[in-house]
Amino acid sequence: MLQSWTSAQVRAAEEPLLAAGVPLMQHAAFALAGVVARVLRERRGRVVGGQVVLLVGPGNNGGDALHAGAFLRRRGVDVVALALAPRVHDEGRAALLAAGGRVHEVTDAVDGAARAGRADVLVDGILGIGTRDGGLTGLAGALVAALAGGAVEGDARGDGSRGGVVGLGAHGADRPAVVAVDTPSGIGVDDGTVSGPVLPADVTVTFGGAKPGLLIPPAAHLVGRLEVIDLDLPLPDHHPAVVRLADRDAAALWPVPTRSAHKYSRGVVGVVAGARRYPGAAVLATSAAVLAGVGMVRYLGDVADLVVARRPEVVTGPGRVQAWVFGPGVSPDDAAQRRRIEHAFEGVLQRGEPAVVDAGALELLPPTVPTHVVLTPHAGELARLLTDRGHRLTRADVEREPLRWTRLAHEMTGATVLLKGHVTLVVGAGGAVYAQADAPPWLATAGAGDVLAGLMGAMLAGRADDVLDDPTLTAAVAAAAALVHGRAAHTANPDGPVTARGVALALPETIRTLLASA
Ligand SMILES: NC(=O)C1=CN([C@@H]2O[C@H](COP(=O)(O)OP(=O)(O)OC[C@H]3O[C@@H](n4cnc5c(N)ncnc54)[C@H](O)[C@@H]3O)[C@@H](O)[C@H]2O)[C@@H](O)CC1
Ligand SMILES: Nc1ncnc2c1ncn2[C@@H]1O[C@H](COP(=O)(O)OP(=O)(O)O)[C@@H](O)[C@H]1O
Ligand SMILES: [K+]
Repeated sequence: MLQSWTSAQVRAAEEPLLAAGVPLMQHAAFALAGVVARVLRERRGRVVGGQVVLLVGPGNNGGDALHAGAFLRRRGVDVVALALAPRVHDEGRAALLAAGGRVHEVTDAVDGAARAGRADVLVDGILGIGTRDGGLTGLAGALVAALAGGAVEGDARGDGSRGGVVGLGAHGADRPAVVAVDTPSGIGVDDGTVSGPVLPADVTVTFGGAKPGLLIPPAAHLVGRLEVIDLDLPLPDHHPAVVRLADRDAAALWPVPTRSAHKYSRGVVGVVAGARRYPGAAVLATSAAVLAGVGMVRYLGDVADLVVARRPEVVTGPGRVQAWVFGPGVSPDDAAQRRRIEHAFEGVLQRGEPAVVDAGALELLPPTVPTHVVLTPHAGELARLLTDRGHRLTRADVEREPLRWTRLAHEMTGATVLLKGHVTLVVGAGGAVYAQADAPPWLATAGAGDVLAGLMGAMLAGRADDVLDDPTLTAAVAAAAALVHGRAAHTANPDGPVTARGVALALPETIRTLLASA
């Protein structure tokens, strides 16, 4: 499990250590230097003689970079610090100079970018947890925009071609590797927003614990490989801001049958999905539920013949269930499916059956529901859901601030909300947040969401009693389902195209491997 903490939580945790004189910056800088040395060795075969340029901002983030530069200088690395503020960390600057490094005061962004572009490794120490709203501006903003070129995200316009500077957006061995100090500078450290130019990192070395912005898009896309340096900070372990589950966490959440299990004790999942116009969604959602290993799958809808032909294990018609899947391939104007879903929602509200609400069923959601109801919108569907509730939003608005809007949807509906995408966000009871990044982009294919819904329904049916006993469990189960879904895409075809059906067929093997690894 990867946990992350907000800037305020990290500051509060470091305070007593700093007061006791623990040299946190020295520890952080030493570890940072070690990572930079490793990157140098990967790129050029050796550390000695490597060219490192430090981008140095006004605070302690720049101090980390300067001290790391001093360590590297002593290992025979050529280190130049580009000071991007009128005043940079005094001690760090003195340490670098004493070790034989150089400090260059930058006054022109294009010239600064040209110097930076010649490095083997560029160390981004402009801003860390001291970042205020608004991202990088002024000289640092212009320099980063020039360097980042085509890879700039957010509102800023980078021009990587100016003054002969090669934008880092271009791939190639000549381009410096970028190591970000604590966070890529300019990201929203606590919410993952990107409102100005940011240098995309190859490696981010973060201190004490991860920060939410490193896990949440769009900033999460700019982090590269994440290395967490443990500083023994007394962080509140039970209250991380954002969590990313690992395989062993998902395995621990999986409903593994006991020796005395029977099909009803393992759970029955009811699936209301598909229509004559969209029969495939019913097949995919029921297949995923069957292949994820539930006690029984019960299908309700107009394409039962087709579902049973493809999945003879499925039972059709009404009956008791432990959890529901509503909505894949359902249009809200389909009167029969609408009636079935509205009727089933009564069970959800009266008997407390957990439910996955996807696609067309999102429009049939009662005003408020318990947290054991999981909504699974993509960004466009979340925009529509919130627009219907008085917040005019587009898909692009949601993509710019996914955490904010997922949180709002949870607060307004009471449901656990899972926002699908390259990073899948889940917000559940007590505001708990999960950010899973387990899927290859190949998974962005029609029907993949139907498979996720079926798979999650199976998990919820298997853990229905636990979910009702512990309201915080639903979000964890939803995050684990996203993890399994992403892993199944890798199992189906590592590094290549997948089909939704292929992902469903890969579930048994994926789950077996996951459980064996725990
Ligand atoms: N958290 C920890 O345990 C440790 C933190 N350390 C480092 O200290 C950093 C935090 O240092 P600071 O608190 O000095 O903060 P930063 O170095 O992140 O930045 C603060 C400075 O940047 C300015 N600034 C903030 N937002 C700006 C913006 N949008 N545009 C222009 N200027 C802006 C502020 O006025 C202030 O001068 C961490 O990110 C980390 O790198 C390490 O040295 C040691 C351990
Ligand atoms: N860029 C991406 N990288 C990885 N996974 C993605 C990406 N985009 C979408 N996905 C995943 O693919 C699935 C698509 O679901 P959805 O949009 O509901 O499609 P459909 O309705 O056709 O089934 C979701 O699980 C989502 O998280
Ligand atoms: K930084």
